[in-house]
Amino acid sequence: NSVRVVMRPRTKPIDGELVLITGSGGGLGRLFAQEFTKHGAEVVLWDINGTLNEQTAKLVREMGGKAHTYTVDVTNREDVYRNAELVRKDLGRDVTMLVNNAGVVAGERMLDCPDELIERTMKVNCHALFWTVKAFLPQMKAQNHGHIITIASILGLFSTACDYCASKFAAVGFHESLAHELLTEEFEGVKTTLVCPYIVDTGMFEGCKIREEVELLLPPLEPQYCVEQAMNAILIDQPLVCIPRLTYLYTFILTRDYTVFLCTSIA
Ligand SMILES: NC(=O)C1=CN([C@@H]2O[C@H](COP(=O)(O)OP(=O)(O)OC[C@H]3O[C@@H](n4cnc5c(N)ncnc54)[C@H](OP(=O)(O)O)[C@@H]3O)[C@@H](O)[C@H]2O)C=CC1
Ligand SMILES: CC1=C(/C=C/C(C)=C/C=C/C(C)=C/C=O)C(C)(C)CCC1
Repeated sequence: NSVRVVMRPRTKPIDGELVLITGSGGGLGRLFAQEFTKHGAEVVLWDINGTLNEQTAKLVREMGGKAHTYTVDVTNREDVYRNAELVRKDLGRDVTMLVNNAGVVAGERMLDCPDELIERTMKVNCHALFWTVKAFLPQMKAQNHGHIITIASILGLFSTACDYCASKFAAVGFHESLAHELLTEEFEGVKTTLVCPYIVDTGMFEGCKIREEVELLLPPLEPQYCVEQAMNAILIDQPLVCIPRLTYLYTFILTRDYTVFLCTSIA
């Protein structure tokens, strides 16, 4: 790893890869679709909102890329398995890269948060990871070739917002167990990247109030910057990326109490 810091590893070519992105109807998912297209990959777009997903596909096609859209609720495992089969049938080939990006937040304090919203957050941000990985990992293992990318959050490493943090801690735990399993089973051709961004200006956290001093120190990230940083990590098979780099420091030195002091939670 120290060698990695001094000499940047060579990026892998991904033209010819079939990349499935969840939550591709907007925000980071849409930008990931465009970024993978720039690198020559073909994209499969899964979103619960068909109209917004078609708009993403249009943008990809305007760039000269190939996009295939499916309206999928990733929390519904039957829907996931059915559509995974459909993708394989329609395209006649296997998905080789999976970007688990779909995510939601309830944004209420613990006792004010309706039970249904808590369940939804856990289902989208955590349970869905099991369904999509169960749908696509077998093909990757069979070829000993693939890449699973989990878009978690810096809030999967330290906590501030109840439903969201719990779900992202779970996503981090899921991802790390998966990475360990692949290592111990010696599927060295199936790579994993855990992406942990700080707050990004996509609208997802519009109601979020961050303390002024924190915002001065670290303003919300530009979505394009976030996706480019994540892509850089994916292309060198980096196992974990915190965005921006400064947050590595805080992630490892902060105690939970100090974090709670600095952040006011999502309002
Ligand atoms: N924005 C931020 O500050 C940060 C975001 N992240 C993570 O990045 C990822 C992307 O976030 P961002 O782009 O900001 O969020 P957006 O809300 O902009 O995009 C999320 C997309 O996921 C879709 N989606 C939601 N539920 C489902 C579902 N059940 N099945 C399929 N698709 C679904 C949404 O559709 P619809 O709009 O119809 O609900 C939307 O198109 C999330 O996992 C988020 O937690 C991490 C760190 C910071
Ligand atoms: C506490 C704290 C920070 C603030 C973190 C916040 C407010 C993160 C919010 C992240 C979100 C909303 C992520 C969504 O997925 C810094 C500036 C990192 C460093 C100083 C300590």
